[in-house]
Amino acid sequence: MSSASPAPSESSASSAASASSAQPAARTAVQPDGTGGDARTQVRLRHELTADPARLTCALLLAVAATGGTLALPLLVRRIITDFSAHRALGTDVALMCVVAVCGALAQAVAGMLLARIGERMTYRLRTRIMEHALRLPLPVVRAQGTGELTARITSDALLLREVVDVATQLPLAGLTVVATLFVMVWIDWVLTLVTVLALAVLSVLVLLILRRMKVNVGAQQDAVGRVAQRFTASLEALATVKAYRAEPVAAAALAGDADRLRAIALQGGRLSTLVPAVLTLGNQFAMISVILTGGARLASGDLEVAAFAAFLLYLLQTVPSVSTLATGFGRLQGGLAARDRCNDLLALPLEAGPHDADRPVPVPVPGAPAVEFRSVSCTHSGSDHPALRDVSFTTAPTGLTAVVGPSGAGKSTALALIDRFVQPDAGSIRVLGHDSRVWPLEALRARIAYVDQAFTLLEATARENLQLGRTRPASDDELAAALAAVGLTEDVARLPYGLDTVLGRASDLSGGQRQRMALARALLSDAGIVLLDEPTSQLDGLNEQRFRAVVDTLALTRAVIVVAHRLSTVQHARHVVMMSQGTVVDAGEHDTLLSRCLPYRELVASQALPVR
Ligand SMILES: Nc1ncnc2c1ncn2[C@@H]1O[C@H](COP(=O)(O)OP(=O)(O)OP(=O)(O)O)[C@@H](O)[C@H]1O
Repeated sequence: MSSASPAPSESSASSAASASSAQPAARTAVQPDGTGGDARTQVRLRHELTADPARLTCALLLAVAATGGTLALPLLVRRIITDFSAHRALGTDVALMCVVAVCGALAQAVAGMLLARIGERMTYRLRTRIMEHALRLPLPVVRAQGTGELTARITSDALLLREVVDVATQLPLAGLTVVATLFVMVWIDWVLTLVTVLALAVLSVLVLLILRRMKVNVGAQQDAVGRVAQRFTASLEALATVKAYRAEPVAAAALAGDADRLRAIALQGGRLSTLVPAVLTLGNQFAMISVILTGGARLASGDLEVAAFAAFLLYLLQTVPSVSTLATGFGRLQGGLAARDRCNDLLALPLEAGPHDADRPVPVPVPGAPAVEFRSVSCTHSGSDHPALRDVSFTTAPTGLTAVVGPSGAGKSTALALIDRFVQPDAGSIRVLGHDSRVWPLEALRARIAYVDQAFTLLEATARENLQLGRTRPASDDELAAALAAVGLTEDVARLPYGLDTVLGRASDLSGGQRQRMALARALLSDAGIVLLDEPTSQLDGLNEQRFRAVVDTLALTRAVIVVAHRLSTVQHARHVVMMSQGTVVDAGEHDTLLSRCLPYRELVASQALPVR
């Protein structure tokens, strides 16, 4: 068989393809061929927070103004006490105090609204980036991650990350408040300030020790949330089977096990987080007792005035919420950082197509070249210890019907998945329209191929949108009607509540056979020159199977149609039959030729009670 390397005449992209084909074969089978994990795709909190600098600056300035107002209040109290003792008028002092209090509250409210907007925009950007990245991951990677796990990144992880916005602005302000308060306290009485600082230092060390453990715990909690979401999603997807086998208790017990593990981890986290306010209260009480004892002694010795002591106590009371904000804020920040790490783990997974894949030149199909050609292809699915395909070679004509047949597990679906580059070969090459499939930019390759999978998947979208998936230009109503008529779906679609504009899935779902025919109509409407059909007749009745044959024959007049079929009656008229078994091609040729020379094919035909001669 010829080499896996593309011909020298092919574009520079081919050298990249050759390079990738030269990689060690072991686990490259279903590894992505794109690059990923680009530092630019990672969530960088500072970058995210400063994405709207004008709004952030406004919010910070307003928050600083609100903090300034709070800081000024005890000084005004001191002035009122002094004026009160001196029997001076208090009108101006009280008015000033009211103005400072109202302006401070207003500034705080507006700053909060601006921060909410910044936070929600950041979460929106993050969610859309994660969802788009997940959609562009290689299929085997998505399967390995699990849909529930991936969903948890845009739900609970995104919410934890959202908190970082509030915290990231609260922390510097709380720090500023504490430092500024300490400066004023030093100005009032440095001895009392020293006592306060010593108490706060002991408190900080204890809180930091707790926070370090909290970050680890939040990471573990998010992983556990992901596992519960994953198992729950999988159970709901298999709900009919679960119900049919009365497996609700088994499924519920497994879910309860996961939920219990989550509970245990969350309980540890809960204990750690309740320790923080307890330590804070204790520390503040020690600071207060020390200050009152020292202040009392200094009052008695005449080193401190009553008004100054009252102001000092007010400042001390004011530092309590700021210190508390610092401690709980650092706790929430740990949660946000753990969520960021989980999001970055996902964003680091390499995409199917590299960043410059779309910039590569699109090859021009070679006139007369086979639509698809397998050259000594081997492929092992990730997680499997045996190859699904071994040294497979076959060719399909530019137009006409090719049937891929063989017993279950022979590797037929894997062969189709390789053509669409859902998985990568360990060795060998697949050529599409005369070029190594890796030379094609992924989008351009898939635009040439219509694929009907075994599940006849429909998106949760209208029937019209489902039919037009992958089309470069919208289909006219006449084209849609013709495609529906060809697969015998005209009346079924007319019966839907809103006809073609009915959203499929959920309430308005279709039967298995109807879905199958919708998927076939979609292939019919596509602009693709190669049509891959995986088990397209498994749920069709006799009449619809006949219709299917007619549709496929029409398609095969102008396109290359490759059909994986168990029911040989639907493909025995194929111009070309590829007989596979245990990951290899046993024989290939016309139906009659194979009948005469290929025993496994004869046995397959005989097993379906079809005439062998
Ligand atoms: N996602 C996967 N992960 C691991 N192994 C897989 C995966 N998909 C298929 N395989 C294995 O690869 C081999 C070929 O499977 P494939 O689905 O290609 O066979 P098939 O001929 O299409 O079978 P069937 O007619 O039953 O659909 C089988 O041994 C199967 O267990």
